[in-house]
Amino acid sequence: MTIAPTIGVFALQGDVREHARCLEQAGAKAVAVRRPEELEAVDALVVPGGESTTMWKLADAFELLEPLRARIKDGMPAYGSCAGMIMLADRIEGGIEGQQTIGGIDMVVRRNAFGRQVDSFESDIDFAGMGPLRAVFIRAPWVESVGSDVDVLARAEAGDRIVAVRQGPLLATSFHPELTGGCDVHSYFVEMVREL
Ligand SMILES: NC(=O)CC[C@H](N)C(=O)O
Repeated sequence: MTIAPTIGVFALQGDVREHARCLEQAGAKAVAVRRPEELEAVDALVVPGGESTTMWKLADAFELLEPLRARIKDGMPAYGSCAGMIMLADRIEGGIEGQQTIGGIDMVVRRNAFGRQVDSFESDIDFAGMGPLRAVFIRAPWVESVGSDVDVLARAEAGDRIVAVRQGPLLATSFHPELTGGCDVHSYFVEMVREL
């Protein structure tokens, strides 16, 4: 793909603007996705940080949950950060009663695993062998376990927990690269989208 890919940001809830800024900086055209027609028009999707229970309820109410599942099943590249990571997990722990995800990545993700809001922290992590990257964790999940098709791209210093994974066209991080200035993870994702 030589022209800039159009990458949607799930925009019913979460830190949409910060992801859009990083996507544009990484050479993509960023657009907000709130309706099924908008989802149809994008090459790839970012699911931002925010609150996964609210995202699930709104996606369901706006009739976006099934279209999201269908496009992911069809191979659309997607990147989820924090709550977005939870949304891309096939299985979650610590969810509220009946909480559903979009799914796609064969992993178990534990919500709020690093503790409560006051336990949010920043740390330098090695992402995909790209060297140290400043990562901020806000009521962040961690990945409990992954299936054999999932690559682990980063672990947190604290407890050596899995905090970034990739399965084919799907990428997820426990942390928020869009909030710490650098957009290296978005560049990695845009590169993935160009290659697929
Ligand atoms: N910063 C975040 O995205 C936090 C995620 C939130 N704890 C959730 O369960 O959805």
